[in-house]
Amino acid sequence: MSKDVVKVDEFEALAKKKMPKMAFDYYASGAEDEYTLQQNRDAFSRIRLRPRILVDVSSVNTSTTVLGFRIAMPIMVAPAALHKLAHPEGEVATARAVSAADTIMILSTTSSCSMEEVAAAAPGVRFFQLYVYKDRQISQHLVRRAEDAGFSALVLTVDTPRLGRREADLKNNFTLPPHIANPNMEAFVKHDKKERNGSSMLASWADKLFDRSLSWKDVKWLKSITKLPIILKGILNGEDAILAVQAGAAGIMVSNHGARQLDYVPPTISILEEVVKAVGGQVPVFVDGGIRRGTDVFKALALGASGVFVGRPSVFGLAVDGEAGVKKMLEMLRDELERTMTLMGVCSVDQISRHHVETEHEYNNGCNCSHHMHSKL
Ligand SMILES: Cc1cc2nc3c(=O)[nH]c(=O)nc-3n(C[C@H](O)[C@H](O)[C@H](O)COP(=O)(O)O)c2cc1C
Ligand SMILES: CCCCC(=O)C(=O)O
Repeated sequence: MSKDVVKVDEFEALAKKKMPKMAFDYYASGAEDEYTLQQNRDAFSRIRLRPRILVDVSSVNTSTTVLGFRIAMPIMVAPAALHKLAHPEGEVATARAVSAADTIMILSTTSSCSMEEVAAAAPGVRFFQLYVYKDRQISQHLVRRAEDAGFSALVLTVDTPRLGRREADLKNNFTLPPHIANPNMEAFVKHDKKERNGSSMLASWADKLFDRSLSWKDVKWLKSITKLPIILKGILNGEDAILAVQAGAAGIMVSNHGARQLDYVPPTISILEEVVKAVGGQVPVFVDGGIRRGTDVFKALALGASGVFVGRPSVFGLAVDGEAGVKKMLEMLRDELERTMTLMGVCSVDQISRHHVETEHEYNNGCNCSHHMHSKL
């Protein structure tokens, strides 16, 4: 149970005790050497906070607006495949918890509950994450269903022409347990064990279905078949961020897919500012990867993010205590953000600024940039 949990990170160890090894490893692991997985966390610990004092913080408000939707906090739930590996109620339980926390959930294409079930689970704003298949009719149909089910935006994942090499899944010979469905994938692949070539079941399904030819022109194609705003998820530098804006993206998610795709890419928080500067306020920039603390959320906002997403904490919370676990995880992050804001001397999310953080470069070398007054003495 999650009653005694005091910080988000604790859910992982508890989930490990509860979950079958194959499922836990699939959730927890990253690509290859897991360098980026470690860095996603470490990079946050290298950023320091610069609190301001004697500000009246008797009233602190964590609410914000994302794509025009008012939500209770700038903390949202990233798309993750197969929530039923964590809990029998799967994405339906997650959706209820996210709804209760008054924030936004992105449902994965590779969910274990159907999007209609999730839409019916609870009120609330939800986005649909899209993997584009070679067979565009399938993708077009998924988009139509998402629209009909009331999803408010599409999140196009652009870092996955094929799955990264997750060696834990190879060792475990990852296979979907027979009682868990993956409705948007398994209907379109043949169950032929011989074709797996030693890869995990999901990697082999991705090989069969995902369209590796996906390119900028396809963002235009997607825009031509839907009126929903499109967020591009998986951008890792300023150049691609500029192209994304030019292609008509309504938002950008700086993401390395929780370090599950290409190892040795930078931790997301270290490149957020580059992307924010390139975009120049034309569209909101979001970030995910390694966010486990209210201070992490604060740092991301100070570096220009309009909001953050959490991946593993949601599925680990779900594994530990179902809907209540996800709710507790989100409450803890919100409470930590509120306390951080209070101790930092800011009363609302829009008051969080670049002045409130310093990067390793800044505190090691002194900083003569305009947003900090200190120099090295
Ligand atoms: C188990 C798992 C499954 C995931 N499935 C998807 C997916 O289906 N689509 C997608 O775009 N991202 C997927 N992601 C990546 C997340 O959306 C997100 O980018 C990442 O988990 C953020 O890092 P964090 O786990 O450190 O918070 C998945 C991540 C995990 C851990
Ligand atoms: C083919 C399923 C992909 C799910 C995913 O994106 C992940 O495991 O990171």
